[in-house]
Parts: sequence; structure tokens; C-alpha cells
Amino acid sequence: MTQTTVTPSAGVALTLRNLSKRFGDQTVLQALDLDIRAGEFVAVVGRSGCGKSTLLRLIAGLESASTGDVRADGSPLDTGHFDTRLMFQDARLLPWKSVLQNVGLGLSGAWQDKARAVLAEVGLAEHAHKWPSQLSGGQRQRVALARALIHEPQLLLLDEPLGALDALTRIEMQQLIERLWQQHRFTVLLVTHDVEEAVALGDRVLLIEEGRVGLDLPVPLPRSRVRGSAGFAALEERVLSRVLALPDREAIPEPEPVALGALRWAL
Ligand SMILES: Nc1ncnc2c1ncn2[C@@H]1O[C@H](COP(=O)(O)OP(=O)(O)OP(=O)(O)O)[C@@H](O)[C@H]1O
Repeated sequence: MTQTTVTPSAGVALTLRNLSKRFGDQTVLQALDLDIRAGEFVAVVGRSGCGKSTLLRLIAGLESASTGDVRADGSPLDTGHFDTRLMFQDARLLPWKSVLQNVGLGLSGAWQDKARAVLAEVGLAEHAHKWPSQLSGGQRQRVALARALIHEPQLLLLDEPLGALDALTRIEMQQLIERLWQQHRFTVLLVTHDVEEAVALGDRVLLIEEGRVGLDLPVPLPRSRVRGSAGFAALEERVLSRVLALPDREAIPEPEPVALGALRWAL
């Protein structure tokens, strides 16, 4: 059997300038400026409805900006010769096609070996000929990842891709996404409601509030990150405090810490 490998793809750098998006008289994003380095992993959090998905859709070119623009490696999005892939909470697989065919959707020529290679990368080599209905939710998301990887994207946009998974599967998938990112070095924007996930995976955590970047927090912890370590917990709490508009912990006189652990899903 021939061994097909998937070439690592360098990430694209993004520059957002004065980016605004209005729907009717509702301003969702307002004069946003943001620089994302090639190959950076950026996690985006914020309250429901703050505009996280809108930001991703603008970067994907699925929405047009009301003002400002997004540039990729210095060029306007529509002239950029790079591949962007989006992944959502549901895998969006075609139920009447096999796993392998779903991975090769839209491709022509001899794509099968490459599809098998990316399925092996996501740990599904043995499932190529199954139907999507025969897979678990986590496995379906792995297929969605494989379907993105086969295009060797320079930019991966993840819109709450693990939101419907149970806690253990979620952690396994986080580890898989981190490993694939380390191997391929594409740029990643991950929208998540889970602050722990954002701190576990992001080089930076961005908080969107009132249409702007309210917090842009570097995560200087070595990978793979140990959840529950003091440094991890401190960063997690900092983001949560800000999202929940709690006073700065250093300014709180009483000794009892605010019990934020149970609230990490509450955004
Ligand atoms: N096509 C659209 N037409 C009109 N309003 C829209 C459209 N898309 C989004 N909005 C509005 O823009 C706001 C931001 O939506 P968006 O989906 O970006 O938020 P979000 O932060 O991703 O939310 P959630 O975390 O709940 O998914 C919401 O008030 C939403 O109703």
C-alpha cells in the first residue's frame, strides 16, 4: 500500500483594521483592530451574542464588513491564495456518503489515499467505510477535522466545534486539535464558551465585549497545559472575572475566592 503523507501547511497572518459589522441598526462589532501572527492559536470567548461567530464569518469571507477590512498576509481576503476551513458544532456530514467520501467531498482525481492519510491522522483509519450514523459525536467531529485537513488549510476557523461533546471526549479532541496544529502550523481561531478550553489551547485569549476586544490575554504556559495548575487557574479566573464583570480579585478584600469553577460554562 502506498503511504501518502499530508504536507504541513504554514499559517496565514491576519490583520483586522477598523472592522465593524452592523445588522440593521444593531452594531455587533465596532472598529475592531487585531493582529494575528501566522501559525498563532487564538481562542475567542465572550458572552452569548457578543459577535464571536460574526467575527469568524467576516474572517471567512462569509459576511461583508460594514467598515474596515481583513487582510491575510497583507492582501485583501478575496485576493488571498490560501485555504480557509471552517468547523462548526455539528459535523455537517452527508449521511448517504461513507466517512471516506465525506472527507473527499468536492475533490477530484486520486484523493482516496490522501483521505485515508488524514483519517489516520485523526485516529479513524479503521472507520473509512462506515456511514456517519455509525459514528459517535466525537468521531463525527474527527471526520470534520479530516475533511478540513485534506485541503491543507492555512487558516482553520473553529466555531464551538466541541460544544456538543461530553467532557472526556472534549478533552481528547482538544488534545487532537493541539497536536494537529503543532504538526501543521496553520493559524487557528477557536470560538468557545468554555474558558478552560480557551486557556488550554490558546496562545492568546481574546474576549469580545461591546463589539470590541475587551481583553487580549497571552497564555505563556508551556504545552501540554496542566489544568488546575496555579498558573492555569489564575489565567482562567482572570478571563472569567472579566466576562462576568466581577471586580478584580486583587481588589477584593475578603479572603474567600470567588467560586468560578462551576461558572465556566455560564457564558
Ligand atoms: N445574519 C444576521 N442578521 C441579523 N442579525 C444577526 C445576523 N447574524 C448575527 N446577528 C446578530 O448579531 C449578534 C451577534 O451574533 P453572533 O452569532 O456573532 O454571536 P455569538 O457571540 O457567536 O453568540 P453565541 O455565543 O450565542 O453563538 C446577535 O445579536 C445576533 O442576533
